[in-house]
Amino acid sequence: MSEVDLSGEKGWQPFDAPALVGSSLRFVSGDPEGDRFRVSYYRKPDSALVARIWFGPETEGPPEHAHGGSMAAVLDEVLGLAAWSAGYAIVVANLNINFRCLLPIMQVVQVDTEIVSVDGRKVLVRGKIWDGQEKVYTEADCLCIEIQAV
Ligand SMILES: CCCCCCCCCCCCCC(=O)SCCNC(=O)CCNC(=O)[C@H](O)C(C)(C)COP(=O)(O)OP(=O)(O)OC[C@H]1O[C@@H](n2cnc3c(N)ncnc32)[C@H](O)[C@@H]1OP(=O)(O)O
Repeated sequence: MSEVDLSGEKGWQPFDAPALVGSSLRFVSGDPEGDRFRVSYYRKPDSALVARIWFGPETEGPPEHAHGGSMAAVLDEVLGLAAWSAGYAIVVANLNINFRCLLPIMQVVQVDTEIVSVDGRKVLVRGKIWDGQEKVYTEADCLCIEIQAV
């Protein structure tokens, strides 16, 4: 497979997810040379977690486009990780996704995240998969619940 450029923008700091949550987090981001997903995580200057993600050939659903479940898996990991990176030890309780446009595979896209609210143990994270310019493929609200960290 040709080289995939997952580099971030100026001012983004690389973010080491396994250093925070451990090496169990492999389903989406665990195979950096693989044909499914390739992922790099960063923090923006405002500390929001952001990901650059390549959807490889093994994420295909509709011909030449990403399977909805592949986008759901990405959002589950990235939005859950956004809560962890903000200091909340959580699991995802509810993930509400709107698929807006078919996402072509074999290209790098961006996942932006935002902590919208914190209410007791409930942390609401919002995110989107988009091209980083204007085209939004998928949007999601992710309700995370704080647990005892294991
Ligand atoms: C284990 C972690 C290891 C670390 C791994 C690092 C990974 C990092 C990356 C992460 C990426 C990977 C991420 C993953 O893939 S995590 C894996 C996918 N997620 C799961 O498998 C979670 C399974 N569910 C549970 O374990 C329990 O149901 C939890 C813990 C979530 C809540 O059960 P618990 O008995 O503890 O709490 P509670 O029931 O009293 O609820 C508490 C409050 O929350 C509200 N509520 C609950 N559910 C919902 C709902 N669906 N919609 C709306 N509201 C909901 C509820 O009304 C209440 O509100 P209030 O009445 O107080 O107002």
